[in-house]
Amino acid sequence: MIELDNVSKVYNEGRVNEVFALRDITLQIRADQTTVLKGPSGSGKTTLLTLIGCLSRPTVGRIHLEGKMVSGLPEKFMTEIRREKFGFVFQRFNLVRGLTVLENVMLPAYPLGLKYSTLRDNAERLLGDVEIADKAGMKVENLSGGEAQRVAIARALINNPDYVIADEPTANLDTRLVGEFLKIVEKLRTEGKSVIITSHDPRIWQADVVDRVIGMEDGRVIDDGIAAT
Ligand SMILES: Nc1ncnc2c1ncn2[C@@H]1O[C@H](COP(=O)(O)OP(=O)(O)OP(=O)(O)O)[C@@H](O)[C@H]1O
Repeated sequence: MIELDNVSKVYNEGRVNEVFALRDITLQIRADQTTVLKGPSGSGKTTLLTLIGCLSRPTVGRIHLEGKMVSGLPEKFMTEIRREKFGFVFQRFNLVRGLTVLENVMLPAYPLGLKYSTLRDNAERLLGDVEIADKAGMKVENLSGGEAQRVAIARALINNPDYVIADEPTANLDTRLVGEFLKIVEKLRTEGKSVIITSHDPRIWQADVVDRVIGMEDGRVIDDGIAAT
């Protein structure tokens, strides 16, 4: 469970270009649900996602992860928490050019100090799960958009995270690939993982696998469809 209590985020505080990106948000994200953040451009979805994923700190308010306050921790501990608890899929997938698919998937696990062969086996299994094992040796710059998305998902899962954070993961993908993405989300949900997605895409909000849609506007939560379960 991730709990945000009266969280606000201000960029460039006190300067002429000050932006109130989030205003007094209180919400809980359950560990076993798929949550979508939706809302117009600039409403604060990505900012909220970065706070949930311990990628940034709130200006005001507190964040607890599994009962432990994380919002005031030094960067070193935030980095450890991100590595242990979270997997990230970014909009442009942020794969490292010049490296192969397999090397990209293994990358976030190097700091954990696992044996190379164990790590490689894990990465190969995940590439199999997202049905792209045949591209393991290919340089990532040669992948199609849908393939890059699947590699990004495999990379997000390499450290077996409890929470998978995805920022606009289906932007520019066709309907078939959105369907593939939702199948992967379904599988993660079955495994008890929490998936938190920002999306402009109605195909995502309306998907059966989504338990909760949080509507945002102007830095506030304006609508919260919590699942009955
Ligand atoms: N690093 C930053 N520095 C200054 N302002 C920022 C920064 N990041 C975001 N903002 C501003 O904060 C507000 C919320 O931005 P955010 O990216 O969270 O919205 P969003 O709902 O994810 O938008 P989009 O759908 O376009 O990605 C916007 O006004 C944006 O310009």
